Amino acid sequence: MAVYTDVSDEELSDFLTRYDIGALVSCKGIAEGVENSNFLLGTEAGRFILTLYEKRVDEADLPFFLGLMDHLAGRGINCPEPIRDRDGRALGRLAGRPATIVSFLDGMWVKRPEVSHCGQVGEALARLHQAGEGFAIRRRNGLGPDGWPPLYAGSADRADEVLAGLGGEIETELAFVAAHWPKGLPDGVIHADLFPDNVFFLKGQLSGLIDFYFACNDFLAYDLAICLNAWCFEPDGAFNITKGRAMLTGYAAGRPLTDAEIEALPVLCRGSALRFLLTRLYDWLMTPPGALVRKKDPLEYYRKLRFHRTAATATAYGLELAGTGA
Ligand SMILES: Nc1ncnc2c1ncn2[C@@H]1O[C@H](COP(=O)(O)OP(=O)(O)OP(=O)(O)O)[C@@H](O)[C@H]1O
Ligand SMILES: N[C@@H](CCO)C(=O)O
Repeated sequence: MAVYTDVSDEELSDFLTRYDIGALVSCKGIAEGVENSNFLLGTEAGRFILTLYEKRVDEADLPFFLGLMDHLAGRGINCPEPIRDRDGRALGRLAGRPATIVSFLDGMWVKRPEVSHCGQVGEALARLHQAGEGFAIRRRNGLGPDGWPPLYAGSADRADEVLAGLGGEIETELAFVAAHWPKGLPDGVIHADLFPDNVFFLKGQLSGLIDFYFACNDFLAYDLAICLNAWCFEPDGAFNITKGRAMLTGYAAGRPLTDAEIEALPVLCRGSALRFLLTRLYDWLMTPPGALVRKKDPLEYYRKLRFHRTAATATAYGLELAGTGA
């Protein structure tokens, strides 16, 4: 459960006096999420989300994340909007942690995404990429290819505890992506974690995007690869090409993919599967027993990685390549 920091009613009521959102009516810790402490606030003005940033979020990155949500909301993306206090500040301090209040979004995330959800996520991702243009602050992707070897170093000597031979497989994969990672693809602001639990739907229609705390500047098609991984595999581990096609078609309708992006899709998918394998592996091995965090299965991403190794071209993901008749 993701409430790491307790906040007393007194502290919270006092904090709220700095904002124009009325007095506190209710406050409930939100169990979902793993990175930060989140609370659903009820005030005289309605519902809001209070986030206390825990230590995995670098405070220096907060102006990027909060500024980005402002920028995207101003360009029609339905994402949380930081609420400013009377002095115009979106970032405050509560219970010893950096804290923000953002607008509440209606909707629910889907546990079993269907083809139509995948298509809508593709469309929304293209809109997000376009809306991100012109955002002035930059943030490098610390969880990009340069970050993977040091991340792996933190769990290398224990990887085989999770699966015999896993360490060797990861090393082979790190060498592969280092040698084949594309250069010069269109880049911009990416969400970098647009998993089903970060996308809300209302009556089957995509209604909002949340959790911008991995957002950064990177290849736009890498974000699409992250979504193919997160949305288009079945619980039995099989890639669902119909979902992949829906997502890619939805995306390309908003922002056509370049030939170089299409060619790079298999390696981008491989790299993004490796990224989530590595962060999950680290958390799996390093989270102390009894911690409140629910650990995610690293091997789910190892299995996805193995699928991507068999993908020779983007047709494996459902993209119809011009001139191939595929
Ligand atoms: N603006 C919002 N409107 C409505 N609900 C929200 C909003 N922001 C967060 N939530 C709720 O809080 C939960 C956790 O939020 P979030 O995903 O941002 O947390 P996190 O700790 O960064 O988690 P993780 O990185 O693991 O996804 C969400 O699943 C959702 O239920
Ligand atoms: N989406 C990530 C968790 C971090 O938000 C995962 O599934 O590994």
